[in-house]
Amino acid sequence: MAKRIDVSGLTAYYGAHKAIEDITLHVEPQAVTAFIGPSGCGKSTFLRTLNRMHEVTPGGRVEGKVLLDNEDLYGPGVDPVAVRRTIGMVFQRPNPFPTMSVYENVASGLRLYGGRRMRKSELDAVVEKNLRDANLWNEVKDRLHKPGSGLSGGQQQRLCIARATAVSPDVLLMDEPCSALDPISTLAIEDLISKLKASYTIVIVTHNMQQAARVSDRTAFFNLAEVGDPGRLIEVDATAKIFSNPSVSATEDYISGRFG
Ligand SMILES: Nc1ncnc2c1ncn2[C@@H]1O[C@H](COP(=O)(O)OP(=O)(O)OP(=O)(O)O)[C@@H](O)[C@H]1O
Repeated sequence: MAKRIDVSGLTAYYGAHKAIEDITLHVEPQAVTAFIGPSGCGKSTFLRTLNRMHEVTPGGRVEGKVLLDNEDLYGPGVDPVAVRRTIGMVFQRPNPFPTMSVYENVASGLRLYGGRRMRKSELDAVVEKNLRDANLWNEVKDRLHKPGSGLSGGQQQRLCIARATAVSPDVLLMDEPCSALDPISTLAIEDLISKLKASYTIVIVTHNMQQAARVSDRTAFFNLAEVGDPGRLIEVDATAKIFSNPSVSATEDYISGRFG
């Protein structure tokens, strides 16, 4: 079930280095929110604070609050592994488990986390549903038991999306999911994102302005004053507004290609 994310006063560090500062942002459910901004402004860092992946990096530390439908993800007693199951992630480079088949890749999270063992017929149905939802079923139905790493890059990325959705997350975080793909595969992923937003809350980091304009409902622009300074949220609004009439001149300069 898609859930709302409310971030308030979030600051994140790598050791002594403050990477992002004082970010307050609401992410709507059943919508796509794009994070844009120049390199190093902290888009990926911020994304990883939303599912507690940031703290996996040595020295990674967070101050502030992240609420998922009012549940404090950094509250005492919250299990970060459970958070990462609820808030799934898709990375820049497709990363199917290389030794696993297409089928096993999709089923892997269910086997790893499943409280009870699923029957084979149940597992088959979940794998098929998620491959269909990822617009991949027709391409792989005859090679389910071949290695996932044998698929094309675009197919591998859709496989990773099927793997992420198989565990029924509330949110999907995508960190430049198309940057390693050709234009046709990119469009396939964008179509998929538009379809998946009916069921999930989606956040996508992208360097591609056209992509942000095509796929997102809301856009958040991040920036940093100088190299090495922490990144900050400059503004967030409906994507149509950000791209036609942003409130802050730095946003306009960035989207019109004057810097970054
Ligand atoms: N593992 C790390 N250890 C130390 N510092 C890091 C690490 N990862 C990122 N940083 C620093 O944190 C800041 C934000 O980086 P981040 O990768 O989040 O920015 P970004 O906006 O996603 O950049 P890009 O668009 O180039 O991917 C930068 O100053 C970066 O050097």
